[in-house]
Amino acid sequence: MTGLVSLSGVHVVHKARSGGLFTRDRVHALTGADLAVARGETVGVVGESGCGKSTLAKVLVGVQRPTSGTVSFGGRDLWSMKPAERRTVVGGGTGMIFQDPSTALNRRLTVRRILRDPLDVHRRGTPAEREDRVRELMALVGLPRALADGLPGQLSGGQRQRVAIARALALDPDLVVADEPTSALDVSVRAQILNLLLDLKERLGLALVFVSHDIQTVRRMSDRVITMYLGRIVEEAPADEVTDGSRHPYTRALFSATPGLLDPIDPIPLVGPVPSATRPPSGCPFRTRCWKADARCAGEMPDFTAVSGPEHRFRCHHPVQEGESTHDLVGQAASASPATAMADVPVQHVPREPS
Ligand SMILES: Nc1ncnc2c1ncn2[C@@H]1O[C@H](COP(=O)(O)OP(=O)(O)OP(=O)(O)O)[C@@H](O)[C@H]1O
Repeated sequence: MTGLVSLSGVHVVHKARSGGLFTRDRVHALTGADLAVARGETVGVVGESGCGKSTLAKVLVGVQRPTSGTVSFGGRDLWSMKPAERRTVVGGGTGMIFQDPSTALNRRLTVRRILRDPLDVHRRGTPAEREDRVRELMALVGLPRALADGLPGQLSGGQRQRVAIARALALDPDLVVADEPTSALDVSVRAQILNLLLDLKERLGLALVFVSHDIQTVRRMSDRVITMYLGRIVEEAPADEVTDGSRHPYTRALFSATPGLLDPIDPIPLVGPVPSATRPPSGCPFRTRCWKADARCAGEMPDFTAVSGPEHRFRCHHPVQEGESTHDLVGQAASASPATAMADVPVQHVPREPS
């Protein structure tokens, strides 16, 4: 597999929405992200709401400019390119599928116009070739030709998402990012859309980045799973290791809390809410909810430790030990709450960004 897109030390900081016009509060949506996505692989991204999954997705497809750090496409720095070149690289090389096709598609345009639009903008082929491509795209995603003149409002939710997938594929991208592609759909059509994505990925040799709250689906769909917490990537693991072999306590806690495991277990209890992304804790961001945390965790963000080559790595001072079962961790977490573990540690926050 060859490298396609890579992030190095990427930060995305926003002005906080909640603080009013003149606020100096900043949201750390993505902090120090390093990630490489290879041609043909599926990378799943999991984490609780607000942990930066969508921000990571948007950075990967070049629609979100990082506050700092480097995004490379085929080894070239995307944000040092001239805007016209960047538009060509991003428009032609990547596609994005959003959560809700009802809002992602222009309701006034027919399916044909929606699919022709990227071909027209990027001047792909002659008008006749563009019409052929529209037909080809509809066939690729399993949409009957008769729907070409339909409006999004006349289609079912599953058909609308097929249109959105076809649009993402219009320019024959190498990378497709799907951000919660099934969460707005009826349960009955979710599996069809997931299977379609996997099938297209195989047939077209796409790299697929798949973001979802449904972490068992992410595990089944992906070659590699990225766990995010409060804007940081805290673990990357091969999908077949992530359930029982993940080493970050947070990854284990996430997977223990989802139904669908072969061997059902009690969830690892996590105390308290996710801290605010405007004032993330110092050191390891997970430490305020982690039953293993101590003063070191408050003082120092752990570097990545490799488990089995570059495919599995985590950032934790007190990782889950190899062979330790999630059952063991449930007991540990229940008997050592973070309040006990962190009793001597003053809560510090990372400094605010200058405005
Ligand atoms: N444009 C913006 N302005 C201010 N804050 C933002 C902006 N975009 C995202 N955020 C904040 O950045 C953080 C990360 O958001 P992001 O949407 O990436 O998280 P997420 O993991 O995708 O969440 P969800 O699962 O709920 O979609 C959140 O605290 C969010 O409120």
